[in-house]
Amino acid sequence: MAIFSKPLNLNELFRHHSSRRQLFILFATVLILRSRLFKPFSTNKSSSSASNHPAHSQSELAFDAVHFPLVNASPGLGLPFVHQLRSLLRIVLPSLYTREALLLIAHSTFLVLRTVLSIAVARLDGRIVRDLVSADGKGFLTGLGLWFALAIPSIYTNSMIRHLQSTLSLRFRTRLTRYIHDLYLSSAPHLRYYRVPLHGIDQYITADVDAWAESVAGIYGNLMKPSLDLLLFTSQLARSLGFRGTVLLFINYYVTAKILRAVTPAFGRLAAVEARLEGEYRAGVGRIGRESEEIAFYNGGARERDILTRAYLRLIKHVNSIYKIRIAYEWTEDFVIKYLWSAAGYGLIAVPLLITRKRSRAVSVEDGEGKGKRGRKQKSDADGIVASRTETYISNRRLLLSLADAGGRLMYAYKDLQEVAGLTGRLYTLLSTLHNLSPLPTAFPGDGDTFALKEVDICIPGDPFTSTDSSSPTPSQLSTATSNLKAHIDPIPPSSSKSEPTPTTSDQNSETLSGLNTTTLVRALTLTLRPGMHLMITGSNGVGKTAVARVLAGLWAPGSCSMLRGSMDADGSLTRPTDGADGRSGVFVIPQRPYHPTGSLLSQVIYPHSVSEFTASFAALEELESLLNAAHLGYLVDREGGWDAVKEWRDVLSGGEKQRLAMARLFYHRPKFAILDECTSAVSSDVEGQMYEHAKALGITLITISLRPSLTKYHTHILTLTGDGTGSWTFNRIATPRAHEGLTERRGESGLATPPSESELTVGDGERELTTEGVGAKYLARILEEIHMLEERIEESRGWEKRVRELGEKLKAK
Ligand SMILES: Nc1ncnc2c1ncn2[C@@H]1O[C@H](COP(=O)(O)OP(=O)(O)OP(=O)(O)O)[C@@H](O)[C@H]1O
Repeated sequence: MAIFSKPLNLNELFRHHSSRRQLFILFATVLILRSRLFKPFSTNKSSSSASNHPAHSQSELAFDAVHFPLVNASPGLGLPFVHQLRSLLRIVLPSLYTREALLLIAHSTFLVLRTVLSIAVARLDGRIVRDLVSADGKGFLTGLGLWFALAIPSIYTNSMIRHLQSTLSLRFRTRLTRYIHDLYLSSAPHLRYYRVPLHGIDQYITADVDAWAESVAGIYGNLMKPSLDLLLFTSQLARSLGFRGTVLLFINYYVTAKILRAVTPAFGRLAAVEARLEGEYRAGVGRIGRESEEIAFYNGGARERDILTRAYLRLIKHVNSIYKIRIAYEWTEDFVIKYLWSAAGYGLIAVPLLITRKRSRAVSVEDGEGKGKRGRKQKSDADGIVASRTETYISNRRLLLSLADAGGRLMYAYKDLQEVAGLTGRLYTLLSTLHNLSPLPTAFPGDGDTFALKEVDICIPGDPFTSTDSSSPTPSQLSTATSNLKAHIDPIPPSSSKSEPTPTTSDQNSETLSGLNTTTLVRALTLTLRPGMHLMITGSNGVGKTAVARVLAGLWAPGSCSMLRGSMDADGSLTRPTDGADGRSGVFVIPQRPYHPTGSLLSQVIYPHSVSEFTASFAALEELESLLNAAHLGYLVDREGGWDAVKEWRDVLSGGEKQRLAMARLFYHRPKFAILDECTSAVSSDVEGQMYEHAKALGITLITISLRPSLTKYHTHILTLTGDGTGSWTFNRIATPRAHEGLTERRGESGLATPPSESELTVGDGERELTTEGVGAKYLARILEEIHMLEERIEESRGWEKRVRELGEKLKAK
């Protein structure tokens, strides 16, 4: 019965009290995890309403900018990486009182538990074999029972580690995505989504954020678990191996790390390049989806396939090369970790065993064989020694195998860490670029109802990020760009002289300052528009009409070129109308290309309002129907199956319908001023006219960009961009229909155009009077045409005079 005399119990198994404490922690953690605390995400109603509100205020974002200076976002491991990772971690792990922190603590607890359980399993393994060798049946059965008892927390721990890691990754992704959404789509004055100079931004925001969150959540476990394993397994092994063995073990670690470090490729850089190429390919596919009809009209499928295939092959070539590099690395890694470590392990276990065996043999030889009674006892002691050695061997072997596994995982973690560095570099570039875009100068509100430009230059903002590498701007480019962009808004001392030298050639119209190329399209534009002063902007193609609209709408900085030249008058400024207390927006722009958001027919008309905003505004659908009628689209609701119909509106509507829908959108918003950028070019003239009249009847002041002379009659003023390369312009009042009639009558009487009266030449609020140079180009053309016609008539009359003289002479002669 001696075999049952030493039952194996948990106290014996976990020699330290701390082990029991770990078990207690395990069960406590299980209870905590079953609570609502670690539910991945609440899917209740509040989450949908929360999505309407930014998670970060503008001031919070502005404050965060200090953590994202423009530094070299190198994809390698080093101090910059630590700084960049810390900046990103601040976003995903803002404080210790967050669910993410709790998840991390739980994750860490389970990681520790797994190591503790692994040690327990190794010890138990040794004991089971020992009991087997020493024929201890009870001990063996107890060992088996414990084996199954340990299996339960072990498998639970494993699955919890995976679950917590995925939950953590999802939470990191959500935090970072919401942060980027708030920053990228922040409202004016930054307009980051419009001005960010990064290519393939969709790749950054979607795939890169996802990959980063997954890698960072994984790297914690991948680094912490094997490190912990190494630490605990080594300490356990050190007991059996003694001092010499432990030193040898550390030498083994050192040599291995040296070898692997030498053969590890730059995985970080490779991952960053892969993400960029993936982005380029993705952008190509997206472009074809967006522009499919245009491509189909041109029958450009083959060409697009060529472009897309090239992008794909570039990506695949790179991925393939990574695979090849990996093969060589993995060979070395496998050999070192699996075989070298195991061999070293065997050696380390064998040394103490062999030494002890030699010693015990020597002792037995000395003792001799004829010592009678003690012989049996010695035999039983020898059995005990064998059993004990077996136990030590099995436990150590298991620990060593786990150690080799931990070492392997640590090496993989090093590779993962490099990939995290690559992704961190990309995301840091995105965030620092977004944070360091200088805000557009804010326009003066004035009296809230006036547009006033004073000595404003309209310039094409230079693209400081143009690079042969289409991935992302380099930090130096970003730094230059930022300082240049800052120069746009830095106050510049007022110039003593108001007069600006007028360049005579278009070359002089291009300026380069600190690498920032700008082209001035319009110089010193000065005009004032009050409600009811409907302005038409005209001029030949590419002259800068839309550029003026961009400045008026606040998309481009006004007067930037003047400021760069340092000759901006302190008063040189833009005053824009503000949103009214009645909810009317100050300015609403209808661009050349119709835009259709995803959603129902209703959301097409009310954009950018949401359906909930529409419902909250107490507006009725009948009102919307009348707006559609005014845009000659009354039939649309029935045709498309009601207001809730969701379609790909870009494809469903005709070109003219899209433009009329945009006008219905304008009628719905009823802004104080509307900038219409050739937005009715596909609409018939009669419907176009009726829509213009309706807009005016709604109290909307029109600023129309158009080349259609027929639209002139709906406006009171005309701004003509001459397009002679000097940036000159003319601004004058358009004769009223009555004046037109008078003009026609006077033309009929005299055959000459009547020059504009003094009052006709007075523009805006009368601040500036037009000189002869300021007379509209159209009027000049008319004068020239009439001069030409009269010269022809004079020439003709000379011929008639000559003929009369000839006839008179003939008459006299007879
Ligand atoms: N974002 C930009 N980057 C660089 N150049 C630009 C940019 N936007 C406009 N331009 C250039 O500025 C000039 C004026 O463009 P704009 O769109 O204002 O012309 P437009 O007068 O409206 O022409 P159109 O009648 O053809 O619409 C053009 O030469 C154009 O190439």
